[in-house]
Amino acid sequence: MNPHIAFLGGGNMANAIIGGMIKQGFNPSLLSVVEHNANTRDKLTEQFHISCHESVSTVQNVDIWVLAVKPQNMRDALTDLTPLLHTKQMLVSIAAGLTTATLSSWSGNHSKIARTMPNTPAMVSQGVTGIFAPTSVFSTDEQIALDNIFKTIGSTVWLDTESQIDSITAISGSGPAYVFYMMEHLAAAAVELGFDSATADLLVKQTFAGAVALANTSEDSLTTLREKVTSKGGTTAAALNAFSSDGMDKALHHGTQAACERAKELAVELAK
Ligand SMILES: NC(=O)C1=CN([C@@H]2O[C@H](COP(=O)(O)OP(=O)(O)OC[C@H]3O[C@@H](n4cnc5c(N)ncnc54)[C@H](OP(=O)(O)O)[C@@H]3O)[C@@H](O)[C@H]2O)C=CC1
Ligand SMILES: O=C(O)[C@@H]1CCC=N1
Repeated sequence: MNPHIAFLGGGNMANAIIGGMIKQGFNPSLLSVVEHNANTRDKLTEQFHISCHESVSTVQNVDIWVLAVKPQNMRDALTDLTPLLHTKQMLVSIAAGLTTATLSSWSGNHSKIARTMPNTPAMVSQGVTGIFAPTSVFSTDEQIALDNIFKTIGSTVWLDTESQIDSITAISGSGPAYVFYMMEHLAAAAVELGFDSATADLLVKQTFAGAVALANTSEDSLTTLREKVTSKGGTTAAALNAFSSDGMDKALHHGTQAACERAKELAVELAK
């Protein structure tokens, strides 16, 4: 039997997951959202025909609560939910930083808590979700149920340790923003080279889409694919040398480390 899944928080990421699940044929009558912003509730109802609630108290028979509020709002959100929780219900957090220990202490020592880290391409069924739901807490059937949910929105990667959630947050959770950042700058560079902005957007989007499609279908490594574009003494080599001397490679490493550190900082700051 399919589980009834309720989202606590109906913002950007919940919207992306719900959109992806429904696109893949998940029954909307088994999805609910608790969202305190009336406009957001109206939009979700109109867009997905799911049941939206102002308060947790009006949602019945939930099997899985997806905790989808900002880390900074989680404690308050769980204060409302905790009196209604029963031990068999799964709490599945998508929040950056917050540890299972903190989530448990904010939910009356609830133990069935999984951590996940999805990303916004979930909306187009191209997401990737890191999942930490250890066998010490979750049965095989429960792990399969979780995997099935996140598989509706893309690929899943199961993690052995909770700290790997911080690492995956820094790569694929935040990653779409890094890609859009690079795309924005490449489009701006195209405009500087004389293209109108519509053409610049087309060139950039199709270059990223084409490169990803090639990487996904080719036997070649990412390095070989890059080398195949880079003619000796040619234009690509000129660009890559400039990127390297401007420290773009180092910047990518520093950026992901900063994201991972921020996840760890959030965990400490918010647990106080
Ligand atoms: N955005 C992303 O790409 C990703 C986000 N995440 C995680 O997902 C979580 C949500 O992020 P995101 O969707 O971007 O955030 P949003 O702010 O877009 O969504 C959170 C929503 O929850 C509402 N809300 C806050 N408190 C409550 C409450 N007590 N009860 C009901 N609703 C409440 C907020 O309303 P209001 O705005 O009025 O406060 C808002 O609409 C975060 O923990 C984040 O770390 C994980 C992976 C990727
Ligand atoms: O920026 C954030 O904190 C969240 C987590 C990953 C993506 N967005």
